[in-house]
Amino acid sequence: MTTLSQASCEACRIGAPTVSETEARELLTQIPDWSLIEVDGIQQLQRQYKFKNFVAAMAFANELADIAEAEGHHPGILVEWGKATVTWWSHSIKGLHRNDFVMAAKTDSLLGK
Ligand SMILES: C[C@H](O)[C@H](O)[C@H]1CNC2=NC(N)=NC(=O)C2=N1
Repeated sequence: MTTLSQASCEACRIGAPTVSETEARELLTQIPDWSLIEVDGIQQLQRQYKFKNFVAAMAFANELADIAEAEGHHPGILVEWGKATVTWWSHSIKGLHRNDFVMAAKTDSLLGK
């Protein structure tokens, strides 16, 4: 089985289906540190990472920006002193696509966890 973190994002156009509840639960088992949240009726994946200071959190955010650009899929990132909160969802379909799970796994891989 290809691990999520090694997969690439596939084209996700307006009208593509969001992942089913069953599929979301199955994919979540591969990224157990992420939470499924709902914001304004939109399902999202969220995880908070801890760092030693603001600069380290910013460096992580910049590395994440690079992989987001490479994949053409972009997260919400909130950088604060000693932490970064990352949120993934697919704007084009107002919900979760498999791409979001792939990107969450890649985000974990940045830190080797
Ligand atoms: C034109 C461009 O590829 C799209 O707007 C991309 C950019 N990055 C994106 N990122 C996310 N998270 N969702 C999207 O729907 C999305 N769309």
